[in-house]
Amino acid sequence: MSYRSAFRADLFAGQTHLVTGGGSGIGRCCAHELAALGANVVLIGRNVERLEATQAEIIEDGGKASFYSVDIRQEADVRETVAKIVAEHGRIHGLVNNAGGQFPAPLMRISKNGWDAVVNSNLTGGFLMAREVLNQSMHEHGGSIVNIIADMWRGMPGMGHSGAARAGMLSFTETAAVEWASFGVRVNAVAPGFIASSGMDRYDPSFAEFVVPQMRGTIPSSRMGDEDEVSSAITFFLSPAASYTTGACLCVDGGSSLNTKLFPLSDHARMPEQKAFHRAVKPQAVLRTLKKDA
Ligand SMILES: CCCCCCCCC/C=C/C(=O)SCCNC(=O)CCNC(=O)[C@H](O)C(C)(C)COP(=O)(O)OP(=O)(O)OC[C@H]1O[C@@H](n2cnc3c(N)ncnc32)[C@H](O)[C@@H]1OP(=O)(O)O
Ligand SMILES: NC(=O)C1=CN([C@@H]2O[C@H](COP(=O)(O)OP(=O)(O)OC[C@H]3O[C@@H](n4cnc5c(N)ncnc54)[C@H](OP(=O)(O)O)[C@@H]3O)[C@@H](O)[C@H]2O)C=CC1
Repeated sequence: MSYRSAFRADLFAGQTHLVTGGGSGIGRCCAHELAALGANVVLIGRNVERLEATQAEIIEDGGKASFYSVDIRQEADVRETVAKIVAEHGRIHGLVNNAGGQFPAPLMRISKNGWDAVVNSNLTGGFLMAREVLNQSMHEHGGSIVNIIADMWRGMPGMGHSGAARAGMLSFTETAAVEWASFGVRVNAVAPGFIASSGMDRYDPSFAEFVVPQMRGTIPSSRMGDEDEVSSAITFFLSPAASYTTGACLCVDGGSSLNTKLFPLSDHARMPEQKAFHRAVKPQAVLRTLKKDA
């Protein structure tokens, strides 16, 4: 098994975990980590080639994986897919609600369709997945649900549709945590900051050129995060290490959500020795052991 997780190897042996958006980026990385920890991983996404490729990588590494091509915004398809998974694999132990995304645009330029596309992807789709997994499996046996949101704590200028949806997802996380606790189901959220995932390739290079230099100055850790750093937070919530934690949100953002915009951190404000410290602080890069997306 080539994924070097910080968690013990048999943590999820005999368990079935669903990862939406498992064909790329953070979801793909998380699928590798869960499979390396013994889980039977079910990947969900729209693009069959990406799902197939991730499944093949996991199987090649000695893990167990299958996939379903489904748009999480389509209620009937979600219901039917979860039914098939339960019929094929039995109990569902974990759901990682990771699928989502958005396009950069100021609020005044977002069409109703554009707003709906993003809100349905990042809020409604996650709700549908969680509701079906709860109703068709977890209400009988318990389980753990992890919702991936974003750094939207003081709005999400330039991506307001996504910020609204992610804030909604946090509220959904809190409500579901309370309503479903009596079923033994825990519901938590992970809020990534700027993660150097393959998802970033979806943005126009001219946008990246404009955003990245500004962004770097606002992250106290002085670097973007890596996919494996989000994956390990998800794994923590899925694991028994979080057995008394529900309705919580863990920020994986290098401190960016705490940074004040009044005195933004910038390179010229740092001492040389601080720069050296920040370069050295990243631990082992687990993902470098994986094949990169084409
Ligand atoms: C590197 C550093 C960066 C740094 C940037 C900082 C990053 C902040 C942190 C977050 C990082 C990430 O999430 S990284 C992950 C990124 N990954 C993704 O975004 C992948 C998933 N994205 C998507 O699938 C799409 O973007 C999404 C819109 C959500 C769903 O697409 P759909 O196929 O459903 O949408 P469509 O049918 O094509 O279009 C529906 C409507 O949306 C509008 N629309 C779609 N794309 C549009 C666009 N680019 N600009 C305007 N409008 C758009 C269309 O015009 C339609 O409206 P009408 O024309 O009116 O009909
Ligand atoms: N990278 C970052 O800095 C940050 C990322 N996030 C969020 O983390 C999550 C993972 O992002 P990341 O890995 O970076 O980016 P990716 O674009 O690689 O991942 C998004 C995944 O979601 C899937 N997806 C999107 N819409 C749907 C849908 N309607 N139905 C089913 N699957 C869908 C995509 O697959 P397919 O196209 O095949 O359907 C894709 O695999 C996303 O929700 C993202 O917005 C949040 C904050 C920061």
